[in-house]
Amino acid sequence: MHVDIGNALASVASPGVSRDSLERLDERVANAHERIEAGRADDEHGYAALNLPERADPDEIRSAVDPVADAEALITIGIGGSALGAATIVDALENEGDGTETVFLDNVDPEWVSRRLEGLPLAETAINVVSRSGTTAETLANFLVVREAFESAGVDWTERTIVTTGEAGPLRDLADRHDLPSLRVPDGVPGRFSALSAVGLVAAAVCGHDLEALLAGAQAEADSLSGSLFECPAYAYGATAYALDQRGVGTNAMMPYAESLETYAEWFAQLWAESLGKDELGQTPVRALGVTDQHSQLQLYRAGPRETLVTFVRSRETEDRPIPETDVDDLSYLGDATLGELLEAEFAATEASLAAAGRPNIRLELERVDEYELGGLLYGMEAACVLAGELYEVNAFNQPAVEWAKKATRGLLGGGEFAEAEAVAEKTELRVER
Ligand SMILES: O=P(O)(O)OC[C@H]1O[C@](O)(CO)[C@@H](O)[C@@H]1O
Repeated sequence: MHVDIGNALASVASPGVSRDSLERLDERVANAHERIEAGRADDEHGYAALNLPERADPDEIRSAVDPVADAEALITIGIGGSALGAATIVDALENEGDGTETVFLDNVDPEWVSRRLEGLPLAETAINVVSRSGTTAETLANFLVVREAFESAGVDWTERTIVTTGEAGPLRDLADRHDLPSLRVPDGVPGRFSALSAVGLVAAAVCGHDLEALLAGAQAEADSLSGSLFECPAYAYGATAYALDQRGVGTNAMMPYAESLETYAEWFAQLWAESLGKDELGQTPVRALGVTDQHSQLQLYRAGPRETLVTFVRSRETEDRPIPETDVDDLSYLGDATLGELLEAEFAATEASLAAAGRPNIRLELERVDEYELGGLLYGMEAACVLAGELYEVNAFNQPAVEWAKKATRGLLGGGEFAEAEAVAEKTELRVER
């Protein structure tokens, strides 16, 4: 992963970060790096995530996957970090895989779930259930729905299901009861940091991806971690995003210029929001996509409040496709170009447009979108997030604020006593009916 923070410097952007302030911040980065390395050495909760490239066991994962390695379709059932890492990898590498049809059930929208299950060749479909706690309502509800669909179709779901979960809990019991292939969500690794573990790699394995290359790219990024933001791409990104937030740039629009990285932006949004949104601090991630959002969100980022960092992700190499000649007036310039050249020109123009308007932006560059580069991007953003958590002085590895709604949900469904559920039900009404 290459990082260019030039368009976030005060000489270009307002608000921007001066070189002097980054040099002063670098002392805190050095201290944070020491803290991070100590946490990794002790496999401390959260910091342990940065050891995954060395801890993950591709052979163990492939062995668990073996009974369904030839599946024509794969249903992954999980939510948050238990789905987004796998979806990011599978979607990014779609063109490199073995053609397995993939379905990710990470919502309980009944119409959507029913539609996603329709037409799947269940006898040739694998089920990948992922939940660290094993108690997440959405995941268990969707698993029960999928299991019933298999049973109704006369397909033995126990022969097609892999479970990835914690040491104990309902999913662990289910795996033990039915002797299902199962893998562990690694201890000390919060879900949003677990893409480079079985949580994200089982789906990659079923789709025929090179797990070793993913982990090698991540390890290369791990090897780049150092005590200075000027020597470490991940820390340069994390420190600059933090420094911009300290100057009022409270929004971070993650805008990859590759359709294959659209899900990656969703994964980044959970990582950044759930890790840093603590103690009334944090930077709001926005999922964006180039070139598409040049025709929507760009208006706000160039002419709205000076509060958004746009993070571009581009791939230096990509397959290309010529644009046919045209006699349509004013479009003749396209006829000599390719789609790749058009995308590259649009990226360059958008990056320059924001810089010309003094709007901070950072460029992350991959050589290409393949396993190695993707592993480096995922790891790099995780390391950037851990560093930002140190600079914000927040606990980047818990998520207490998501618990209230879970308890209220259970209360509203009669699954537990939670007084606030009534408060939710008794909110002041002001309905404006058509
Ligand atoms: O893996 P689990 O325990 O099902 O949790 C799924 C997701 O829910 C959260 O715990 C938030 O509720 C995320 O941090 C996590 O990625």
